Amino acid sequence: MISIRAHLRRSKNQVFAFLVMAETTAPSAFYTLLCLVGSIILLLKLTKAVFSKRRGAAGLNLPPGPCPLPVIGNMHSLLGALPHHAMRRLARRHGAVMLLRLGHVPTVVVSSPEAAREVLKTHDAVVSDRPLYVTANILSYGGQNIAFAPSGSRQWKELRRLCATELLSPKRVLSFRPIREEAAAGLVRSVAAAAASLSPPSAVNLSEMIKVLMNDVLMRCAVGDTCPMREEFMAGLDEVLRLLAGFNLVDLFPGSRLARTLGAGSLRAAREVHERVNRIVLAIIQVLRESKQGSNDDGDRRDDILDVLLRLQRDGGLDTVLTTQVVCAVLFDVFAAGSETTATTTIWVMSELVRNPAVMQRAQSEVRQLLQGKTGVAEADVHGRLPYLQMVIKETLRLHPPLPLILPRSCSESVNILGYDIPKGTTVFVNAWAIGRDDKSWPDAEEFRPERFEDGTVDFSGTDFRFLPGGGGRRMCPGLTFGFANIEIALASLLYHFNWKLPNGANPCELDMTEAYGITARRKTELLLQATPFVPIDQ
Ligand code: HEM
Repeated sequence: MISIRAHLRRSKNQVFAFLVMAETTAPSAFYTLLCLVGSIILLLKLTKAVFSKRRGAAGLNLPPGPCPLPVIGNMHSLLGALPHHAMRRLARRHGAVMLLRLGHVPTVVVSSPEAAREVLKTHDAVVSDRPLYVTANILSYGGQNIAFAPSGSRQWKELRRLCATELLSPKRVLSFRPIREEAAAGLVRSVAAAAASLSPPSAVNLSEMIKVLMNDVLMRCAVGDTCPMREEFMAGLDEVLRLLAGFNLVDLFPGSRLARTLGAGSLRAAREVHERVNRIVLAIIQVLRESKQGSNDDGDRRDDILDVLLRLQRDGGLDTVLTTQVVCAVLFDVFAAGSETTATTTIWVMSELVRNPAVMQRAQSEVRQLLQGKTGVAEADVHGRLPYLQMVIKETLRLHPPLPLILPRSCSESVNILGYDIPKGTTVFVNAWAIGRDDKSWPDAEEFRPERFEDGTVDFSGTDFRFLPGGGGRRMCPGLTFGFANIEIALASLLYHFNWKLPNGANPCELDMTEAYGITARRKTELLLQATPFVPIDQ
């Protein structure tokens, strides 16, 4: 009896703690909710629920998983850890296809290459929608952008075709080369200036500089050099990513009016940030239209992504109507999906290199031998000619995929995965982070060893289900080539021009590698490193 009471007490505490995590934007509503949920839980016969067995309705063979609590389901099982960490811990106990209930949302988590293959290949057609939670609905223009549009819709198919043939095609990515080169040179100058201004030599905030670089590249490739309200826009995007991380009350209890009332704060925040970001995107479009009206001579100006979208809007030729709202939604996709993922990856690469001096040395020798005698880094000199650096990037993506749970999928029909019935409407997460760290696929999985990619058989194409940084199937990331190009030149420049170490003679092993909570797994702390110039900079 004592242990049941203790269990109840623990469960209640977990419920409260979960709610703290779930609702941070409406404090007064949140306290009301605490009392309400506490009472509900006490009224419900918890003991029965806690110890009840999972049963499949209508004789379904549902995947195994931890017992859900009333109201919150398994949210308490995710407490105290990042979701992808907690899900790996649970999957080790319950299996590679595991059922959770997050609030009211039935959720399946897959955590092995075999199960991922089922989701991303065998049943790709059925598991390729995104769950359009209330928050995501607001932030994705009502599911009109690429990342959230239903996979059966003509619009999504046309937008994906457009990505492949126009917006993110290899030719377009190549045309952005001068932007990347200029931005990478700017990064090198910023590091050099910051390092020179610090006396005695101290640390530069490399995280911040890399974020600025990737924002700059994405911004210029997407809309050209003129972006009104750039700072405000970037702050808005950060807020969007925070809100999209999920676990808002309204998303966890989609049918509940109570949750809607209590979660009104976060919904308001989502609407407000969406309007703010959208206003800026509209202003950018306006500036571009006016600049085009002002001159009828584009000269040899390179087309940015917005140019292409506006041309298609004007001339047609798509099997869907490209309204201004859809143009805004696509631009939003490019910024939101492109900047954070590439910055996060680059920062993790530098973190791993500093922690692994032998790898750093090999990567630097490769770049320095290739560019010997040059005063700057030109993409034409390095592209495809730095095989070890490519392995380093892959190894980093294996250990630190920026989207550790890729992006959630949703079943448009019931489906059977490795013998388990997954009902229609279930949300599906692929734990790419856990799969990349699985000892069964990767010997010494937690070790940073780029050489494991030496034989060149594992790539990003989404066909090797042990390695899924860009997801897979029809919803796979359309921007990987673009992202990789941005990452490669930034790293080549940093490694060519500087030697790197932790400040104050700290031991490389001491570098904190903790991840922050969010839709992307970025570093929790800023990466502060001491940079010593090695190759003088081309001014
Ligand atoms: C290191 C760089 C990047 C990584 C690791 C990455 C990863 C991902 C992942 C895991 C997904 C979900 C795929 C799935 O559901 O199977 C995704 C989707 C997406 N990514 Fe990326 N991404 C990167 C860079 C970019 C860039 C640079 C862009 C564009 C500028 C971009 C645009 C998109 C879009 C539009 C989607 C949604 C696709 C859809 O739902 O149809 N990504 N990305």
